[in-house]
Amino acid sequence: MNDRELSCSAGGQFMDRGRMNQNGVVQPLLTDLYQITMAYAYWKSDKTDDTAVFDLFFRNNPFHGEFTIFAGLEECLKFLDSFHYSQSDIEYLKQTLPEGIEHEFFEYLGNLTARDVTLYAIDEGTVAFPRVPIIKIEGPLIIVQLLETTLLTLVNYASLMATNAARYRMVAGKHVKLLEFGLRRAQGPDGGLSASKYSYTGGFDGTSNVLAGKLFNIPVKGTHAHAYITSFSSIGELKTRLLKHKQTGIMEDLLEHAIRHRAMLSHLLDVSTEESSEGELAAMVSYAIAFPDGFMALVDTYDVKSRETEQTNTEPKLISKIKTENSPPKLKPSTNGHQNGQINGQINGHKTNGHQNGIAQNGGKSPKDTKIQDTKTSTTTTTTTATTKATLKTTTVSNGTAYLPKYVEKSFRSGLLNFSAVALALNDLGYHALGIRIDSGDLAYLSCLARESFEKVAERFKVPWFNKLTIVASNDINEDTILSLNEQGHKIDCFGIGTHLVTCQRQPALGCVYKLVEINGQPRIKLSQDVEKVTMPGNKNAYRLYSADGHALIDLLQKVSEPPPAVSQKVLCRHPFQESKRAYVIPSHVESLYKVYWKSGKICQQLPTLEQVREKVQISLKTLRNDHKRTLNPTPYKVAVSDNLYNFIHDLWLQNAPIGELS
Ligand SMILES: Nc1ncnc2c1ncn2[C@@H]1O[C@H](COP(=O)(O)OP(=O)(O)OP(=O)(O)O)[C@@H](O)[C@H]1O
Ligand SMILES: O=P(O)(O)OC[C@H]1O[C@H](OP(=O)(O)OP(=O)(O)O)[C@H](O)[C@@H]1O
Ligand SMILES: O=C(O)c1cccnc1
Ligand SMILES: [Mg+2]
Repeated sequence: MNDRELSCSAGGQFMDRGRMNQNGVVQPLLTDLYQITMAYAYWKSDKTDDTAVFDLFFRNNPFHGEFTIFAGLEECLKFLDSFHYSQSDIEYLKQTLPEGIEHEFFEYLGNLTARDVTLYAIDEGTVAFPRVPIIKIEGPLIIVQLLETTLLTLVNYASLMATNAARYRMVAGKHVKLLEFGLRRAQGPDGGLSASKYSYTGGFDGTSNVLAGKLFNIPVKGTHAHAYITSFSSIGELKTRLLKHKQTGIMEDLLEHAIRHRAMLSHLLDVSTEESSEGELAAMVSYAIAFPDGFMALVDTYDVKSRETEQTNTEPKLISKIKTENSPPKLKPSTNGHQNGQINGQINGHKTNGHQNGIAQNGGKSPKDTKIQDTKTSTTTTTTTATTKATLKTTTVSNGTAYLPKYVEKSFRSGLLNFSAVALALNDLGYHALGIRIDSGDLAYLSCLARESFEKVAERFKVPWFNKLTIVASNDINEDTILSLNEQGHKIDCFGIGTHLVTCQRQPALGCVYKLVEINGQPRIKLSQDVEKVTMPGNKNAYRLYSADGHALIDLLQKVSEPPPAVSQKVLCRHPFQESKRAYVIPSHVESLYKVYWKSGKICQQLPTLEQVREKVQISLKTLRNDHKRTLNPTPYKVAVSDNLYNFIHDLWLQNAPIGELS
């Protein structure tokens, strides 16, 4: 696919660098109150000169996976760069903090900056693992404490989102386009913007979020909504039918071309012109006139249905269902999953080609949907649990091809007929359509049906480019849906994904924490009954050891005082808490994971562009063995400590663990 792949796309040439510098909501007061009350108590107890080291890390990988993509670093650095309480912040704190706070504390706060802080981090876009700090931050205790919540909020969702997106990319494969469509469903405006940005980092190709496009220079893409189709009910509503021929410049009647082609296509696509909607045709013609070089149409608006599924022997009685933007809330999907008992939201005022519009499907009855063996036709009807939201009924014939009840096929053919007619009309005038979007029904089956139809049209009308039309699918898609579609076989070129992606429905938070590990050169350990929650004390360095085939073998934490592991030299790697779990590793390559990103009030590394971080994600993922990346029961990646650090942790643990008394 090229730049024309979706109807509307724009570059980021309008990016406002000034405003890009810092998301306005990210400021020192974007924190928990307790950070500021602690700061006062530290200040009161004369801890202003104490120096601390904090580790920012997560304990578990999200989405039942065994890897996480680290994202959000650039925003953390921008936050440090601008860290300063304004006069109005100080005024607000004076009113808000408990009475009796000494005036000098506010003066102290008013002069604070992050100049004396040093921040080490692994590169943004790198795969990261539990317990290995992704950020290590040293500096005056009060300041590094004050940074906690904001740094966590900048890293947690960003990394979760980038990881989620990277997982979608992995299951979709590298040739399928992935578009983020989630703004409307995101956790508020800032959640929506972050989702667009970090889903791009994780491997999506673009977003429908226009502001994200402008701010982050992300490709903006989109099709159109059902409202556009349903806003037309007859061809009489077309204000103009004329379009300039691309080469000759002569105005021609696009509708006339479309109607002529529709009559010819009707037989080829096995759908009568009476079965397709005139309003839909009018809408498509008008859209094509608006975007002759970017015609991409939604083809599932009108569901033309038989009264029952094709298992009934009665002649199909056609009932069309109009999908509207403001339909009443769906009834909870029945196990059958297909519109049973749904009453359409727009019953009145829409007449198309003699269809009866908006009548309840199946009279509200739910066909039996457990496994049915039809001995006569040797078909098996199964219920596929497609997503958390819904189940979908498909029928499998003996040759293994899935097909849907006739009504769905008919409905879809109506959209396909109108689309193909308009696309051929455009072709007459020198333009190439882009493709279709399917937003309901069995996406595997319907995409195959669409591709097959396009191939027929390509051959019959000698338009080879019809074979290459883009098929976009949307509708509550998640990682499992894509896996399932892959198993079934489909012809989808592009997924538009919203809700599941941006809300990270499968795991809504990453759980990064920020723990004090050293103060004034003294290690600190936080003990817990839960061994998972015991912190790794002291100032540490992290290394990634690689095998000869280039795969990452293990991450190793050491005390900063230890020499780094060396290539081809045996290093003892120990499980941090289980004494018997240890292994010698002879690395072929050693990567020191931390770089100093912020020191003496300055960002110390050339920051990569979003594009470069996006590339880094894919490069970093390639270093992981496939068994760590697979969706089902992935192998945990090993995180170890050096022998020295192991002994240090366990000595400190014993020193700090109270000795009980039995009586
Ligand atoms: N072939 C398939 N395999 C697995 N899941 C699928 C397949 N096709 C679609 N799905 C998923 O099944 C669900 C179908 O949703 P739903 O029951 O709401 O049907 P629908 O077609 O959207 O109905 P409606 O038109 O009434 O909204 C969606 O989550 C979709 O992503
Ligand atoms: O399904 P998602 O992954 O969240 O992707 C975004 C959805 O947003 C639009 O739906 P719309 O807001 O029109 O609602 P509807 O399709 O549920 O009716 C679009 O048609 C997609 O289906
Ligand atoms: O452009 C689209 O097709 C789109 C955008 C947002 C949500 N759903 C679809
Ligand atoms: Mg939808």
